[in-house]
Formats: sequence, C-alpha cells, structure tokens
Amino acid sequence: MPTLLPESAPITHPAALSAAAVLSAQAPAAWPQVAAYLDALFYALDNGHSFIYVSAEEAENLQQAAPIVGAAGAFAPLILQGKRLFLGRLWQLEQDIAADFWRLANAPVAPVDSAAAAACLQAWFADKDSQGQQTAAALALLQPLMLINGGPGTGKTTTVANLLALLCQNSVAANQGLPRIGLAAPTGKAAAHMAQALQLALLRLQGLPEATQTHLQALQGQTVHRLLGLYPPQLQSRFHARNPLPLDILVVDEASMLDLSLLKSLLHALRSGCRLILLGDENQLPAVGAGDVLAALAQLTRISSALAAQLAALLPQTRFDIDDAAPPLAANVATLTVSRRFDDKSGIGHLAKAVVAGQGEAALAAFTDFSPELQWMSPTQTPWPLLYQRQAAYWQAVAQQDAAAAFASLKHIMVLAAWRQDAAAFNQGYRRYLAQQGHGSEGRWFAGQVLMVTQNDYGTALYNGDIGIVLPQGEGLAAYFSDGERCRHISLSRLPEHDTAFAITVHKSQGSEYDEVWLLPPSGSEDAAALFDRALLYTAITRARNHFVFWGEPAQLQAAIARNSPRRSGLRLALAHCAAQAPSL
Ligand SMILES: Nc1ncnc2c1ncn2[C@@H]1O[C@H](COP(=O)(O)OP(=O)(O)OP(=O)(O)O)[C@@H](O)[C@H]1O
Repeated sequence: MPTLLPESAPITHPAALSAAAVLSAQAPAAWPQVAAYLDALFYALDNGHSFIYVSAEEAENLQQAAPIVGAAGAFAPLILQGKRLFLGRLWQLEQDIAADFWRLANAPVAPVDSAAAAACLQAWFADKDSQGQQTAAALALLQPLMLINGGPGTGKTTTVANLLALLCQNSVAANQGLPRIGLAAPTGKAAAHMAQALQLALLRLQGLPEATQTHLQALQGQTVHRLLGLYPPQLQSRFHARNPLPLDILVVDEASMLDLSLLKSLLHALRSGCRLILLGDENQLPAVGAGDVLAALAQLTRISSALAAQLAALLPQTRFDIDDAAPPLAANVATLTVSRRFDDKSGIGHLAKAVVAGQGEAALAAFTDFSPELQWMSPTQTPWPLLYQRQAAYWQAVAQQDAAAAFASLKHIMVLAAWRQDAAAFNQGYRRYLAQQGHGSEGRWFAGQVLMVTQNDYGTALYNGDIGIVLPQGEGLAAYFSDGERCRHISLSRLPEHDTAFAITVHKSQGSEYDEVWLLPPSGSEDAAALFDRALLYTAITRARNHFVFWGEPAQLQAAIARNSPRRSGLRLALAHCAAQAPSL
C-alpha cells in the first residue's frame, strides 16, 4: 500500500517501500530530505539505470542528508556524485567493475613473437575488407583486455578464431604449451552458436599445426552462470578472486546481455594476466538487469604512442592516429564496420543502419527500395494462414517425426514480439488456427508445438531460453531439444516452466538468427509503446538474414526509431576515476 510521507509524493515501488521503512526509522532527521527520491531511484533501476539526475539545488540539499546520503566512496545507502544520485549498491557495483576492468587491462601479457605474428596477421586477414579485423586482432594480441564490437556478420567470431590461433602459436613457440581457453555467453543458445561459428572459422585457417587445430576445435561454449558455477538458490560463484577460473583466455560473446551483477562476478573470477575478449554489438538491447556495459566500453579506438610502436612491428603497413591523452580503455576496443552478411545491396543492412542513425524517413524508404526483402504487413491482416504456409517444411518434418529436420526448419522463420503479452496473444491465436488444421485440438501439448523454457533447471539441464519441439515418442509425446548437433528428448512431465513459442520476444531472440523475421510492435498501452525503442527494433531487424516483415504501421516504426533512451550508467566515470588514481599504470 502506498506510504504517504511528509512533503513528498506517495512511495509505490515495493523495494522503495521496504527501504523507506528502514531508512525513516534509522535516520529520522535526514529521511524527509531523501523521501522524494527513493521511488524514482528504484523505478530507474527497473529500467536499467544506475542513477537519477538531480538539480544543483537538490544536490546541495542532499549533501545535508547524511547518514542516508554520502559522497562518492562513503558507505551510505545513497551516493551523491555531482548531480548524480545513486543507490549505494549500484554505485559500488560499478566501482568494483571499473576496478576489475582496470586491473585486467593493465596486467602484463606474454611477449609476442612479432615476426611470426605479423606473418599470420598478413596471411589470415589478407583482403582489404579485413583491415578492421586485422587491427582488432593485433590490439588484442598486445593487450589483455579487448572489446570487439560490431554488427551482425562483421567478423567478430572470425577475428577471434584467428586471434586464438595466433595466441596458441605464440604460446607454443615460447614453450608455454597451449593456453587454457574458455568460451562463454550469457545464454546457452548464444554460447553454442559462438562455439559452432568458431569451429567453422578455424577450419578455414590454412597451415595451423594439428595440435592447435585439435585444441581449438575441442572448445565448447557454456553459459557464464555455468562457467562460474553459479547455482541456485544462493547463486554464489564457485570461482572468485581467491579461487580464480583456471583460464588463460576467456572469450565472452553477446556481451551486451551481461548485467552488472553477472559482470562483477565474472570479472572477479578472472586472475590478472588472464586475457578477456568481449564480443558484442553496442547497438543491441542492453541486459535485462541494470547496466549497459557495451555503451560504457564502446568508443572510438585511440592509441598511445607506446602502443603504436608495438603495433608497428605487427602491422608495418598500417598507420594509426596517435592520442596520448585518450580516455581510459580507448585502445582496448575495436569496432568492426564491414558486414559480410549485409552488403550495400542488402535491404536489412540499409534498414539497420537507418535505425541506428535515427533516420525514420530513410527506414521507410528502405521498405520501398528493398521490397520484398523488407515488407509491411497490415496489423488488420490475419497472419496465421501465411505463417502456416511459410512453415510448410516444418510441419512436414513434424509429420515425418524428424526432429533434426524440424529444428532446421525452425530457423527459416520466427515471429518476434516486442513484449511477452503480445507473443502470448499471437501464440494463442496461432494455436487456434493450428487446431483447425488438425494440430492439437485438445490437451496441453501437441505434436509440432514449439516451446521455450523460461526457467533454469539443472536436473534436466534445460535453461531459460532453450527451444524445444513436441514430437511423438512411443505411444505419446515428448519434448525434443537440440544442441545444434544432437537431439535429445525428455518426458513432458519433467519439463521445467515453459511457454509456447511460435512467437517469442525480441529479448529472447538475442543470439539467434532466422532467414525470415516478422516483428510485432506492441499492441497495448502507451506505456508498452514507450518502451519500443531503437535498440529493440535494431535487435529484431538484425535477427533476420534474408527477409524482414514489420507487422504494424509505418508510424509505429518511425516512433520506435525516434525513441532512443540510453541507460544512465556511472561506469565511465568510475573508469576515469581508476585511471586518475593510477596514472602510471
Ligand atoms: N576476414 C574474412 N574473410 C573471409 N570471410 C569472412 C571474414 N570475416 C568474416 N567472414 C565471413 O563472414 C561471415 C560472418 O562472419 P562472423 O561469423 O565472424 O561474424 P560475426 O560478427 O561474428 O557475426 P554474428 O554477430 O552474427 O555472430 C562468416 O560467413 C564468415 O566466414
């Protein structure tokens, strides 16, 4: 129930209500000065922000609100830093993350055999379009922390495959054996996708010693949770500063999906000297939880004169602009811009670019210029018959009880919804239509039903986001799951929480790609529409390989492009603080 506090609006957020009860009792004198901000702070946190802005006058008043409000570095429930007001816990999280990034970035790395590395860099990134990848790999060879940032198909995985091969060669040549390498991603799907793409990229490398190829081909992807041994109910990491991960190199894909808590656990578990390579696309949706780690790290690459001298030995033909006063970690990022998937003739590429640039008119024009690759579907149009027709191969595989073929056909088309309730409504409607076509007119499950697991279940080794297909098994039905290579089935009674998933949310689609994507904008309240923004739209569009259909009005598309609300994060500030504290590092 809302609590009415003196001279402030009622507090409605459940966490703010609990905090209010404690703070008002423990610091009654200071409480009236902060009461008005608590709700805003917790609602901001729900939207992924680490702090709220206050005016200069408010900041002055809040400075008098000790012990509830403290300055940066104080141990207080709220931290005021200039005009930024943080929940103390969030402020500390970002400080810890910045300190760990700084520690990892400044650890010494094994020297590189420049001549051997230069020869590989030249041979493996031979064409003009690979120059950005080549620079990224060279920077990652010389530095222990690297973010390789770029849109779909820009070669992040290819760059990492070549880089890992180079690091292996370098380590073997220095008589240090093959390095211990970990591959992880926030979701199981993304981790499996990275491992597969990496294996393909490695196969293209000519002349790699067999031992190195075998070592790298054996790498498997896993979730960050599993890597850290974070199991419920405590979710305490098995690996941490005193028991670090036994790794020399860690690659983390889809880094945009890491929230602050998970990132902190991950960084804490890395010993100084372990190389960390983050892969991600800064334009994609940030994590579901608080934070936007890629926005904090992604920036223009800037190289000091000392680093440029080292680079010259690896890339003698390349000239770099030198900046000895660059912001922290500006040399630890490379942004790849040449997409091999979406070239100049690609409508999806044009549309994605227009969305990122906030160009609504150009986005609409792309639908005309690149039809039928890009298509509108009127929201009044009934989609079921068309979807059913598009899924013909899928339903044929289901009829033949061929699980592998059914999983392969699922990649042909996927319906994405901005919000979960829209996905649920779509699934219900499609289910009714399927019943008319003779699929599952009764019962909870039916052959061909697509499922998405919505909970981690360690007993069945099924994880939030895993996709299953219900198929006949013996006399009844079972749920099949694929790890990309093999299919396994489990009985329906053992299934953890799940939803029907002919349509899924854009959030859940991260890390996956489909030949054709249909996007449903939010159908409900203005609040829902307000959260349909540029990052969500971009993420949905770039899940499509060949065909994108917007099942809504042009005005909805334009409104989403105009909505760009980056998350407020103190991570850059915290990094600047680390750099200022240790200028000589
Ligand atoms: N330097 C290169 N030379 C030849 N082909 C390349 C090169 N870089 C990338 N490619 C090809 O482009 C495609 C996309 O590359 P890759 O998978 O490395 O990109 P990505 O950025 O990791 O994509 P995603 O974000 O979708 O995972 C692949 O088919 C890959 O073989």
